[in-house]
Amino acid sequence: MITFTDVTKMYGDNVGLENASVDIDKGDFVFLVGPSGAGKSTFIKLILKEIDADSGSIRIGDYEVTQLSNREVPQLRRKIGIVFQDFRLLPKKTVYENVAFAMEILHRSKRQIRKRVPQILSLVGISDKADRYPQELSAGEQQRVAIARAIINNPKVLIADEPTGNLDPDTASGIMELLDQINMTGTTILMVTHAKDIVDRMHKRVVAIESGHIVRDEFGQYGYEEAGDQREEVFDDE
Ligand SMILES: Nc1ncnc2c1ncn2[C@@H]1O[C@H](COP(=O)(O)OP(=O)(O)OP(=O)(O)O)[C@@H](O)[C@H]1O
Repeated sequence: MITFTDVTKMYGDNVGLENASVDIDKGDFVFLVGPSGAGKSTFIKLILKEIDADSGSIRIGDYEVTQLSNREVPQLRRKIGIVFQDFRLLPKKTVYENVAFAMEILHRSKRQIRKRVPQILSLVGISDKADRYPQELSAGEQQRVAIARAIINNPKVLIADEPTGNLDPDTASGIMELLDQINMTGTTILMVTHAKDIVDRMHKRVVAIESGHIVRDEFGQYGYEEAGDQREEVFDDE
């Protein structure tokens, strides 16, 4: 579903990603971990073709991303749902409208929208909040709306970029359960995270990047001592 083969992306002299190869199958749930500046965002931006690789091949489903013309990029992005740490909901639209909007921009019929939006709101557990505005919701509820919006058009891949970064541990657990549930319906999930406790608990595949290189790819543990805090390592070196 997502295959990187010898992908290199430089920013001038800075390494973004270097000779990175990884193969994520349909239906996989993968955590992408690594210290700040390791190349995680670069990896995601390459998938979305927000930036171009200098060399190598990137396949997402049937698309060879490196060969796509600008005109074809929207087609690629339609296959990919994205969730961010800061939710990025539209503040002047209700929960229902936020989610419906993702279908409207694909010109889905009013009938399809009226049928599908309530189904998805129910799936993510916020049916009772459909008429609220984002600022009237808790952080966890806002993330559920963002997830509803990301999956409403049945993407093949869901990218979650630190989706629990703004949530307390209990709320984060609820969001992880929801992502797991979505994954079980066949959606491939790639989640960038610094949350050691979550990674260790979920026993999913972990791809670790450091300085632009994939240094580990195995099932199991987060593998860093202090999640999201590299100061420990700096002190250790001194
Ligand atoms: N636009 C840019 N220009 C120059 N260097 C860049 C640019 N974007 C990223 N880099 C560099 O590329 C490397 C990888 O950055 P990237 O943003 O992918 O890291 P990251 O793992 O997502 O970090 P974080 O966890 O802090 O978000 C870093 O050394 C970074 O400084």
